Amino acid sequence: MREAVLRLSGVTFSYDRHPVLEGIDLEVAAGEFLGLIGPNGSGKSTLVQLSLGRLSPDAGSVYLFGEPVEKFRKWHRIGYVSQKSNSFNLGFPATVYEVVASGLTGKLGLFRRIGKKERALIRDTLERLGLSDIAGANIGRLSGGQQQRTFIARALVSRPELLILDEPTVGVDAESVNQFYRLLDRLHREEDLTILLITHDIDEITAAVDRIALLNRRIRFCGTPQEFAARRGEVLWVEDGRDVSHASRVPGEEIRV
Ligand SMILES: Nc1ncnc2c1ncn2[C@@H]1O[C@H](COP(=O)(O)OP(=O)(O)OP(=O)(O)O)[C@@H](O)[C@H]1O
Repeated sequence: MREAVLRLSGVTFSYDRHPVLEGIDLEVAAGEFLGLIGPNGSGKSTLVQLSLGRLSPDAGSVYLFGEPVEKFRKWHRIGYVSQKSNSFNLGFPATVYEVVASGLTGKLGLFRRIGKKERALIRDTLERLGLSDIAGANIGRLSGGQQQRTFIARALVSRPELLILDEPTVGVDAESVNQFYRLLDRLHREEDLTILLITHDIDEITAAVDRIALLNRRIRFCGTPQEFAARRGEVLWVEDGRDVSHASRVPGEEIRV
């Protein structure tokens, strides 16, 4: 396997006394597309915040590109689209171009001006995501799909090696969701981008990802979509506070996460 871009080792985390994650071991290898799924409240966003060093684990360690996350500084190597990107920015009077350009702030430092090289990067990113024609449009006036592509462009403009997407298709229409998965597939295959995609919709991701990890406080399953399909008759998470990971269900019954 190639070098781990992200590695969580024995990670445990509680909010006050409320345990959210326990003994998490998870690796995302360079060039891999990993789908992280789990029901509401299963700790997915918390795992992302720990991976980005925004929360510290109670036990265990997080490594980014082989470095402990608390020492990691090369944030331009990571693109992150949060669950809240859409609602956060909509009231803000900014154009598509400005939103995408703001993705370079981390790389440049807040007060350095955008030069020729950066303008070329922005233009290229707009082009690749099919946003050139609407570069001057106010994001508040765009469709859900166009807004989503804008936020992804912002995350990609610094040419990250790892893209982390937290529930990116919430509030996006079905056609745009399809386009979105085609785009991710292209970035993954053609540009060797490593992707960690968080969602609670299994069916959406099985065709796109290399591996699926199912989280509910602990990692309940981690394997290929084929291995996952073979275990779809099982309940792999806690229901109503009871650990029912090993209980079996009628084969073929939908796993609802
Ligand atoms: N800042 C916080 N303070 C206290 N509890 C929190 C905080 N953030 C999340 N929680 C709780 O931690 C648990 C895990 O939340 P988290 O947001 O990580 O789950 P999730 O899998 O991302 O859920 P969803 O799919 O609904 O976004 C939930 O019970 C949630 O209520």
